[in-house]
Amino acid sequence: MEKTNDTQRIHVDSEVGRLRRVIIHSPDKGLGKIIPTKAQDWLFEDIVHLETMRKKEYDYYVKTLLYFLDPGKIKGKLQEIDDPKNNRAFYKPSHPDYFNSDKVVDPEFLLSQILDSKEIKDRLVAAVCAHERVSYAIQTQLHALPPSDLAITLITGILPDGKMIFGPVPNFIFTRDIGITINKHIMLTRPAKQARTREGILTKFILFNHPHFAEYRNNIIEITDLDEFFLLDDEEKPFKAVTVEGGDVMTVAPNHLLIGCSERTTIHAINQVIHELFERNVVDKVTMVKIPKRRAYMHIDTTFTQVKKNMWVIFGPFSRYGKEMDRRELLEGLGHPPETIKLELVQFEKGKEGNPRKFESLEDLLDDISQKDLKSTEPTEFIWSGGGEFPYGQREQWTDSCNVLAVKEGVVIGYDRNDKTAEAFQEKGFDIIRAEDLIQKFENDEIQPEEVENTLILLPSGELSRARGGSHCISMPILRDRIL
Ligand SMILES: NC(=[NH2+])NCCC[C@H](N)C(=O)O
Repeated sequence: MEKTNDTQRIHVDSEVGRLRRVIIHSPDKGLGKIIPTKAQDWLFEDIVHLETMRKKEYDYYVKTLLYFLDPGKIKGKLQEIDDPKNNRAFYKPSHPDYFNSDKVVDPEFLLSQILDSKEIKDRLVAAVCAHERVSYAIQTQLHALPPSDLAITLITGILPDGKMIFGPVPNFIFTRDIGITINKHIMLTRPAKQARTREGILTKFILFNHPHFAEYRNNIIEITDLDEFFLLDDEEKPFKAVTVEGGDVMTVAPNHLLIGCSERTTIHAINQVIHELFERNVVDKVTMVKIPKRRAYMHIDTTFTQVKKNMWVIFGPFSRYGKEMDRRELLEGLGHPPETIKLELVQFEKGKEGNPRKFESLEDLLDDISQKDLKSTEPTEFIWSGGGEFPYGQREQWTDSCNVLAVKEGVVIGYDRNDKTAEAFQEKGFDIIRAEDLIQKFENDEIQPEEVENTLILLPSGELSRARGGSHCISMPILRDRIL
């Protein structure tokens, strides 16, 4: 496998190549301000306990990623980092003791850096204030804030004195959804939900202005509304909307992109993405995976993700296997509507757009990717959410069993509450280890990150899963080693 060199900043051509750089956002204090009546509007299932979410859950994610991507920042310092007297300074982008890695990167930190420029500050404050419809007096107050305070306020909606001036963007922790790296391009997404639109503004400013992305500016792809969309009446608008969120987009192979058509990503967006990617020669194959528009599924990455070139974790009812289970139950014969969900899987190839290829089942598509695109030498295998057993498949899909992040081929991070799915990993020969234990082993030199293989790393998830996104959703990979 070709390694990427240190000067390379952006390149992702698979879901499983060794992860080198990633954008993540630690739960900010905005999450601690959600009140029950707003939880659903802000796309959370419940209010969360911020301190638990950070200290007992998310911080383990950060430490795991640092150990794999930038060990110099963490090794030998574990005790000090987590000493209560340091009050989590290591994890706070605005603190002088912040880990400040260019491999594990927080948009809050990038934001504070670009806000050093007066011109960018003027423009971004104006954009956010217009979007949030705040008064001129507040706009002036924001201008007077130093960059790191301003970055926090633009994300959380909270001024340094504690006053809330607009709502938080609690879903900013799901950095997967803000943009997608496709080879050496980044596609900015276009959130479907009002609660996530400010994330889009902040991300756009970061990507177009931060030096980290300077060489790639011409490679940033923006998806826009249809021409004269604003002239449509309100009834027509929903049918012509252009929205796409990153959880629906997967760079599965150097030549091939998957895109979900879902609650969040529309047909018109997919049409635009295909044209744009083919015109710019970014990939030569795009496959649409159309799933039911339901909160439970939201994006395709809530129903399947990749573990190895030849291995995927998937939600049974979306598969042919699910259909076989239905048949065994004789439900169809008894007149019960099949529980299996029929997906539409349509593949477009550059130059042959008029003649798309259809796949019968999700397994067929994923097998084709594993064998043909990724040239796996082993047969394709599937790990079923909840072991494919009713009702665990459904229960664990809801808490992100199908949503794992590969730090390298065969080493994935998942949530600890999905017991039956973990058993299914074990049956496929995986080691299961709690993130906390693995980090301690790294710290004690009992094992090195490079030696970890075929492992499911379990992240504590009681609070995180209330936000309905897993370790795949809380990551935006920008650099992976090449897969072929
Ligand atoms: N890539 C993902 N599946 N992201 C999950 C996002 C969850 C978030 N609460 C939302 O509803 O928007």
